[in-house]
Amino acid sequence: MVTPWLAPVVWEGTFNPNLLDSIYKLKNIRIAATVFAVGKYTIFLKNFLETAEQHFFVGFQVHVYVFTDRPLDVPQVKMSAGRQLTVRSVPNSQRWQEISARRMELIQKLIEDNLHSYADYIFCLDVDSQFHGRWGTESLGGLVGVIHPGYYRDDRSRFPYERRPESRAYVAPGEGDFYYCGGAFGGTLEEVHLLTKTCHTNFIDDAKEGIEAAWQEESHLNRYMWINKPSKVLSPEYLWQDFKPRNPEVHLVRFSGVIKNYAAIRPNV
Ligand SMILES: CC(=O)N[C@H]1[C@@H](OP(=O)(O)OP(=O)(O)OC[C@H]2O[C@@H](n3ccc(=O)[nH]c3=O)[C@H](O)[C@@H]2O)O[C@H](CO)[C@H](O)[C@@H]1O
Ligand SMILES: [Mn+2]
Repeated sequence: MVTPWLAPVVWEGTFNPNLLDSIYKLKNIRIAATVFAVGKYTIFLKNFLETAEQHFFVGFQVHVYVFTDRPLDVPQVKMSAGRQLTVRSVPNSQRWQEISARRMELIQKLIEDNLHSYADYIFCLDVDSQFHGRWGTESLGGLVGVIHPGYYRDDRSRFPYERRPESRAYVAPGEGDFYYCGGAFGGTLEEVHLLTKTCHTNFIDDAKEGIEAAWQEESHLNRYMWINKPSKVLSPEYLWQDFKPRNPEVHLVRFSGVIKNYAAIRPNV
């Protein structure tokens, strides 16, 4: 399955994992993953990190970057050889929208701080989630988006894009390819640097004019990926939601958002 611009759409059964792994083993690739756990969201880290050990790029060099305001709450999770974790301190915030959106700026800075010495590819993931199945070399590409599980069966007119033309995240009626997740995206350092920098700048410029896009950085990411088509698109297998029963076309849930009580864990409602 491919998009109209000939990017693969990755579903179970469309690739040979062993063949792909053998190709990328020769290249000695290094993968970075970012995950933010600010305020009470540190409770999600243990399960996220433990399941990543079981399913995320097993057998490859992986460097997980945890961004948190509570470094003492980062659990000790045993990591296999070739895998490591770095904790980066970030300030807290009283608004979840700001915590979520600020990720773009902090990922941009991480890449600028010489990440090239440590990684070739990067994936940026929500912490309130867990791995259930393989997420590996089949997901690699220049710019990689994940189709949101809540909208993949819908017509684009139903996608929750930002619809106010004043916003830099605006997507006009009739435009847009997929509705992509804010909770998982990635690609090469160069592509993700450009994405995060653009989304961050547009978010700030919107804020100066008193406008916040409907789904914060997710809206900006969707605008970005409409203009700059991803070179690989991951199916909703790569970010399902635990509260949703598995649809028949989804043979394998690889990664999913856990069920959470928003009121209990977010700083604001
Ligand atoms: C599955 C998916 O695509 N989820 C997106 C969605 O809602 P979600 O409901 O999944 O958002 P969320 O509450 O998980 O927040 C996004 C992420 O921000 C971090 N965080 C948030 C609040 C907080 O107090 N502390 C903290 O660390 C944490 O890494 C979390 O995973 O919409 C958000 C934008 O509004 C983001 O685009 C999310 O990625
Ligand atoms: Mn989430």
